[in-house]
Amino acid sequence: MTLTIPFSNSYGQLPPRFFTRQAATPVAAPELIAFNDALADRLGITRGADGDMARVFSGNEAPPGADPLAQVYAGHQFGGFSPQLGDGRALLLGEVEAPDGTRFDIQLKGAGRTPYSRGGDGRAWLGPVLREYVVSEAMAALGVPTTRALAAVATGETVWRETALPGAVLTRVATSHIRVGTFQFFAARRDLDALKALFDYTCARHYPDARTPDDLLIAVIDAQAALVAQWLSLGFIHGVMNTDNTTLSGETIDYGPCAFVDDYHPQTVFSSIDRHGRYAYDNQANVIVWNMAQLATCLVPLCDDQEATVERFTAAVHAMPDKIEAQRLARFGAKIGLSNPTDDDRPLINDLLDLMARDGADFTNTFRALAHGSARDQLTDRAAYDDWHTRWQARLAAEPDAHSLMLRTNPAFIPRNHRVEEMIQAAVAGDFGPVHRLLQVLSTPYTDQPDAADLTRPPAPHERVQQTFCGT
Ligand SMILES: Nc1ncnc2c1ncn2[C@@H]1O[C@H](COP(=O)(O)OP(=O)(O)OP(=O)(O)O)[C@@H](O)[C@H]1O
Ligand SMILES: [Mg+2]
Repeated sequence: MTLTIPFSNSYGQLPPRFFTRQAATPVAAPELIAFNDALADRLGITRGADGDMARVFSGNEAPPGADPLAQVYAGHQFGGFSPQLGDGRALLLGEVEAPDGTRFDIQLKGAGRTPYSRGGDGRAWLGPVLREYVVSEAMAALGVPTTRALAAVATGETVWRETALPGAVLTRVATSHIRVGTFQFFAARRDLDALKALFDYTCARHYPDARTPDDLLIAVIDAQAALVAQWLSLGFIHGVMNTDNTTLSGETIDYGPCAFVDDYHPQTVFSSIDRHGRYAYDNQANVIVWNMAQLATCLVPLCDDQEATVERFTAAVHAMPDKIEAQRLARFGAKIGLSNPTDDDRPLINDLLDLMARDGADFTNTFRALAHGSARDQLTDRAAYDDWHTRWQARLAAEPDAHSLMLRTNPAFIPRNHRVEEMIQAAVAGDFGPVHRLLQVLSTPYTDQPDAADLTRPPAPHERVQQTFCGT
């Protein structure tokens, strides 16, 4: 069987200033680490021999129909605007139309330098490639909109990140790689023709019912409000919510310094470069609103009456916090077994979170234990828990399906940071067993798996990952 990817490319038909055609830089000794058969099936891709796949997914061989290109974009990074970014180490190999009609980008991340590399080497090392592979696949299994991972290949080359590290390439799949920063690139240049082309392309690809910039803005705001509420409900911290890492599709993208909260504290920050906590757990709802304001700004020139447009867009952005809050209420309500939570249920949810924060309770295990009737064991302030439990039980009397709802919304398994770090260390030493085990267990995160009980254990003090950002 030979690897076949049924390419059907569209981004390359956009005006030339949207991208630079660019071949991948070959690597010394590509070796396949992982290939996602379930995702390949979904995309209509046929698996080939490992050696063929290693050559294609390292960039050493362009498969028939590929049209490799680096996409240009701009972006606010930690609040400061960079007018010129773009794929500095990624290449869009091409797109496929899946059997169900959905269009997907197939992208190589770490495939060598491009005109947008600035000072960078165009490469990725094994650690972040495996982190992105495992965490993005875990997010998909948890039900979160996200880019996916199709393959990981070791390059046989060394990458320098303060020290010598093994290189790798990730093959990423996304419904598109259009970012808020893609709109910002053209808006900053007052390139109205390009903005219009990008607007049309984005609507056609993601929101076929959208007719006007208002429609698109509201559709993206809704998708991002739902996404961020879902992150919050799982204790997920993205870590680098720059506007170039915020998609128009509403998929999670860029798993650089991301992590899941262990002991719950709303101000948790993981990235060592996030010195002021801009992207802390509980600031993510604020940041996404700010990012949507940047998108709104880009869309204004597409409308006629600019003053009236600014007023409408401002209203749309101002409506976003309530949308996030409504989604958050639905998500957290379900986590405590409420099928239709109302404003009256907010104190019940928030009091539990406050108690968990005071107690430093493990976020994932405490919620899972609610479903199993053992949450009391997760907390040290038992008296406070007992008070809460009494109120909760009274409310649950009206919820016959609470148990199954909680089992469906409170995962037993998340990719815990210390396990991800442990997996990376093993892989660097040549043992890929933990990668495959994590992928296997995390593919059904809502199912108790007694054989994998070790993966539910919170980190011991010496295992805690303080900084997950060590150069990607
Ligand atoms: N090693 C590198 N070489 C060249 N460019 C890089 C490198 N690392 C990051 N960049 C570029 O720096 C910018 C910001 O990096 P960031 O970490 O947000 O993205 P990334 O993780 O490379 O990619 P993505 O957002 O596509 O997941 C992007 O334009 C990215 O392409
Ligand atoms: Mg990025």
